[in-house]
Amino acid sequence: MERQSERKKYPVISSMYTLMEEVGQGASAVVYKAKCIPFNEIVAVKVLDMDRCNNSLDDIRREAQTMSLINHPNVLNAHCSFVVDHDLWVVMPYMEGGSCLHIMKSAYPDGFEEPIIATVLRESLKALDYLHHHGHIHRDVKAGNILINAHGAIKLADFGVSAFMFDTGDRQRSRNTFVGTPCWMAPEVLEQVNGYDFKADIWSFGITALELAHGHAPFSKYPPMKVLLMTLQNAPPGLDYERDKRFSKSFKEMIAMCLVKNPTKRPTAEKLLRHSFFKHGKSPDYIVRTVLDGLSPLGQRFRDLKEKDAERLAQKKMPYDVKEERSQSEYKRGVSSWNFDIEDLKAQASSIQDDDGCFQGKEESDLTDAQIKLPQDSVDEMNSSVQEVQVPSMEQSIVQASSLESELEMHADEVMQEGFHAVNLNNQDNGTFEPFDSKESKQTVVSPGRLEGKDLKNLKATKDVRRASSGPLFSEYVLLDLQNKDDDKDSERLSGRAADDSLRTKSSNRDRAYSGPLSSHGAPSDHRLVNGISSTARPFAGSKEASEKGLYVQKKGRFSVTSADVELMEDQVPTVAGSRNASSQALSQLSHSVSSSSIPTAAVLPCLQNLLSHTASQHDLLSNLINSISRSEPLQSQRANDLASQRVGAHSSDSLEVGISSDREHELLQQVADLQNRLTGLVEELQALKLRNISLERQLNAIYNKEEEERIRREDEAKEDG
Ligand SMILES: Nc1ncnc2c1ncn2[C@@H]1O[C@H](COP(=O)(O)OP(=O)(O)OP(=O)(O)O)[C@@H](O)[C@H]1O
Repeated sequence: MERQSERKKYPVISSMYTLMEEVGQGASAVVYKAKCIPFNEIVAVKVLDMDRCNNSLDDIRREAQTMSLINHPNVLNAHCSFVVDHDLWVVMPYMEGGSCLHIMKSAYPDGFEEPIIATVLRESLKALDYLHHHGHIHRDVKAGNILINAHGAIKLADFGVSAFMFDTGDRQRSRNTFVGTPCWMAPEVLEQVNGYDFKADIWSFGITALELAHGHAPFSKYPPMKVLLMTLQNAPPGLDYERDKRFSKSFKEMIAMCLVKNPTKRPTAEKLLRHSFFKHGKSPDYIVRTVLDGLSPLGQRFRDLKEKDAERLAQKKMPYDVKEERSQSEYKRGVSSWNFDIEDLKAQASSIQDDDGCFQGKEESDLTDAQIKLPQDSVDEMNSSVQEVQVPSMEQSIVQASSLESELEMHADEVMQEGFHAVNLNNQDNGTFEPFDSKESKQTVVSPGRLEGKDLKNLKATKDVRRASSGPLFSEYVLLDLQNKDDDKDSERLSGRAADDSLRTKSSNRDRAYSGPLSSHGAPSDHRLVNGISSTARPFAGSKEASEKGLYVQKKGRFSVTSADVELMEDQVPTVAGSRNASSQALSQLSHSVSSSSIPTAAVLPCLQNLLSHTASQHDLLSNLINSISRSEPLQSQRANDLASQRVGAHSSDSLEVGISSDREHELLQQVADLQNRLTGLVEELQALKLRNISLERQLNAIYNKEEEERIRREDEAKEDG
C-alpha cells in the first residue's frame, strides 16, 4: 500500500486550482470539478463553509491526523485541504462517474440490477472492513457517498466524521453524538441511550443495499421525525419476498442480517464479506460497461438533475426525490436542533402506521407497541404538516416573521418580568434583532482560486442558500500552515477580522448553527467546553453508568447532559446559561436552604408550589409557541427551496439577476431561520426549567414525607402517652 511519505504533495493555495464546474452539492458543501494547475491534473474540490461548521480548529486538526493514516483503495482519501477565507477546501481525486445516488437519479430511478449492486456493495464493504479494523466508524454510509471513477473503481467517500473507537477520554461522548443521515441511521444511534459502535455502519450498509435496489432509501418519502420514529418502533425494513422477486434469496438474506435492531446480532464487515451474495460481484470493467457507458459527463448530469428538480418545483409538484431531499434536510435540522424525549417519541411512533410496504414483519418486541394506532386524522395531520405545504406569499412571510419575532419577544418580556427565568432572545450585544447573516458576514468574500465569473456567482449564491453546517472531511495536509499557531491567530486568519470579533462570531455561530450530517459536534477534542458541555472524561450522559449515578438529567440538542454538565454550563457559559444565571442561582439557594432545613417548611412550601405552577404555565406557553413555529417551518423550507431553484435557474441561463429573489426576501428568510435558532435556545431553556421542576418536585415530596413521618411519630407518641 502507498505510504504516506511517498504521496504527491498537492498545493495548499487556492490559486493553484481552477474551479471548472459544479458537480455536486451536499447539505454542507459544494463539490467542483477542478484543475490542479502545477500537476495539470483534474481533481475534485469540496468547499465547506466553516462559519456554519460546528468544529473547532482543534477538531479539524485531529481529524486531519486521523485521515492521514487512512489508505485503502476503496476509501476516497483527500489529497490535501486548506482554508480559504471562511471556507475549507478539500482536494480529492475526481470520481468521473459521480455517486451511485446521482447515477441512479439520472439513469436508474428504480435501482440497479443485482450484479451491479453486489459489486458496489462488496467494494464498499471492503472499505468498511478496513475502517473498522483501524478503529473508525464511518457514520454516513449511503449511496450518495459511494463514488465511481472512470475505470469503474468504487470508493467510499465522506469519511470525515469518524469517531475513533479506541480513543480515550471523549470517546464515549463522541460516540454518543448524532452524526449521520436520516434514513440510514441505526436505531441505537437515534436512541442516544447507550451510544453506538461500528455496527451502526452495518445497519447503514443494509439500508444502502435497499437504496441501491429500489432507487431510494426506505422511509425516504416521510418527514424526518417520522423516519426517526419508524426506525425506532417498527420492524426493520427489508426486501419483500413477494414484491422484490427480481432479487435473489441470498441478497435478501444479506440485507436481513444487517438490518437487525440489536447491534450485537449484526455481523461484522469482515464476516459479511464472506456472505455468498458477494460472490456475484463483478470486475470494474463490468461497471464501466454496464453503468458508466452511455452516461453523460458528471457536470452535465448534475446540471440536468438540478434543472429537472427546479422544473418540478416550479410546477408545484412534490416529486419523490425532492420529498426525499426535503425529508433529509428536515431531518438533519430536526435531529440536530431539537431536544426530544425519546420516550415521548416512542409513544408517538407506536401510533404511526407504515405504508411504505418495506417491512418484513414485526419484531416480537415491537408488536404490542406498534399495534396502538392514532385516528387516521391525526396521522394525516402529522404527514401534511411537513409534506403538503403551501408556499406563502412574500407578504405572508413578512407577517409571519415579524409576528414570530414579537411573539418571542413578548414571551421573553413576560419571563423576565417574572424574574424567574430570563431568556436571552438577542444574541447581539446591542440587544437589537439582527438576522442570522449580519452585514459583516455578507461582506465575506470567497477567494475561489481561478474561479470563472459565472461559477463565482454560483458559489456565492450557493453559499447564500445553504444553511446546514458541516463537519470535516480532511486529509493529512489540512491546515498545515495553521498547525503551530494558537487559536486566536487561527481564528483571526480564518475570519479576516480581529481575533476578538472572530471568536465571538464563531462562538455565537457555534451556539446557533444547525448541525448537518457531517457534523462532529462532539468529536474527540480538547478538554474544554463545547456548546457548554464539558468534554473532560466522565461517564457519558445517558449512559447506564451516568443514570445509575443519578447524573443523567436531560438531552441537550445532540447530547445528553448530566447534572454535572448543567452546573458547568451555568457556571461557565455566558450565553444562554448566563441569561438564566440569576434565576438558577436563586433556585439553587432555595434548594440548598430547603435541604439544609434552614428555613421553615411552612414558608417554603407555598413558594415551591407557586414556582411549580409557574413553571407549568411557562411550559404551556413555550409548547404553544413551539407548535406555532413548527407549523410555519415547512413553509419556510419550501420557500428556501424555491429561492434555491430560482438561483440555479438563473445561473444556468447565465443571468443571475433574472429570477433571483430580492435581498430583502433573502434577509427575511434569514430572520425566520434566526428565529428558529432562537427557538432552539428557548427549548433548551425549557428543558432546564423542567429539570428544576423535577428537582423541586423531589424536594416537595421529601418534605411531605418528612412531615408525614413526623406526624406519625407524634401520633404514636400521643398514643403511648395516652
Ligand atoms: N471526489 C468527487 N468526485 C466527483 N464527484 C464528487 C466527489 N465528491 C463528491 N462528489 C459529488 O458531490 C456530491 C455531494 O458531495 P458531498 O460529500 O458534499 O455531499 P453528500 O455526502 O452527498 O451529502 P452530505 O454532505 O449531505 O452527506 C456527491 O453526492 C457526489 O455526487
